[in-house]
Amino acid sequence: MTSPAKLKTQLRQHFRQQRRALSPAQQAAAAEGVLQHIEQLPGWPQRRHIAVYLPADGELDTAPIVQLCRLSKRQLYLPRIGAQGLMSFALWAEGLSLSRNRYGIAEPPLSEPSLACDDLDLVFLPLVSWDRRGHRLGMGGGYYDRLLAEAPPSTLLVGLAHSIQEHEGLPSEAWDIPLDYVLTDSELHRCRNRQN
Ligand SMILES: Nc1nc2c(c(=O)[nH]1)N(C=O)[C@@H](CNc1ccc(C(=O)N[C@@H](CCC(=O)O)C(=O)O)cc1)CN2
Ligand SMILES: Nc1ncnc2c1ncn2[C@@H]1O[C@H](COP(=O)(O)OP(=O)(O)OP(=O)(O)O)[C@@H](O)[C@H]1O
Repeated sequence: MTSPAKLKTQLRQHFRQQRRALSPAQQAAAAEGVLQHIEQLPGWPQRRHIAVYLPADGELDTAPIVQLCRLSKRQLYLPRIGAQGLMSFALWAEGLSLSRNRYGIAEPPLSEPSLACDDLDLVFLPLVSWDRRGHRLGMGGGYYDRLLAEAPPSTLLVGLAHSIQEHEGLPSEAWDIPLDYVLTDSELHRCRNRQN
């Protein structure tokens, strides 16, 4: 039998390739498309402290969401990799000069404060693949799983994805943190496995 870890590796390869194969026009349409459903998120107008990510490797582009959040004066945070595989969410003030982490992804410098998960109203998570139960396949570092293990139900966990990244029956391991919602270019899907 194939172990969950081995299956995850195979699925990662497949879906990363699918993601990268999207054309710039498809990427742009998907990034704009999510704005049609974002207001259906529960309590959206009141969610003021929001973690996003900067896209890499074909991930859904967050630029339109970032623009919308800046216009409505919300505070944005970005993942910042620390020592020993730990990650935190650091404040991303508009116009801030970013540094590059070991994966070449831009992140706030250490001078910027980080925020406890409890104080975040919403986290948009990048993902490689997702399913309707809220399982999420990430890049394999375990960064989000470790950081969000303690997230209270008030911190809404929303995976951002292209609809083509869906794969029903993703393998799940004990530490995988389920998503509350998946937001794609075609829908907002509620996963119903945590209480909000
Ligand atoms: N946009 C974005 N930012 C993010 C994440 C993410 O998934 N997406 N992360 C979510 O966790 C963290 C970074 N995690 C990552 C984990 C692995 C690789 C990666 O490219 N790995 C290479 C090989 C590793 C290496 O070069 O050492 C690979 O698999 O090809 C990238 C990011 C924090 N920031
Ligand atoms: N809460 C945790 N405590 C300790 N180790 C963990 C925890 N969560 C994940 N890990 C470790 O991280 C490794 C990668 O996990 P997994 O393949 O689920 O990552 P992922 O969800 O794809 O990555 P990411 O969350 O960074 O996007 C696993 O081998 C696991 O040992």
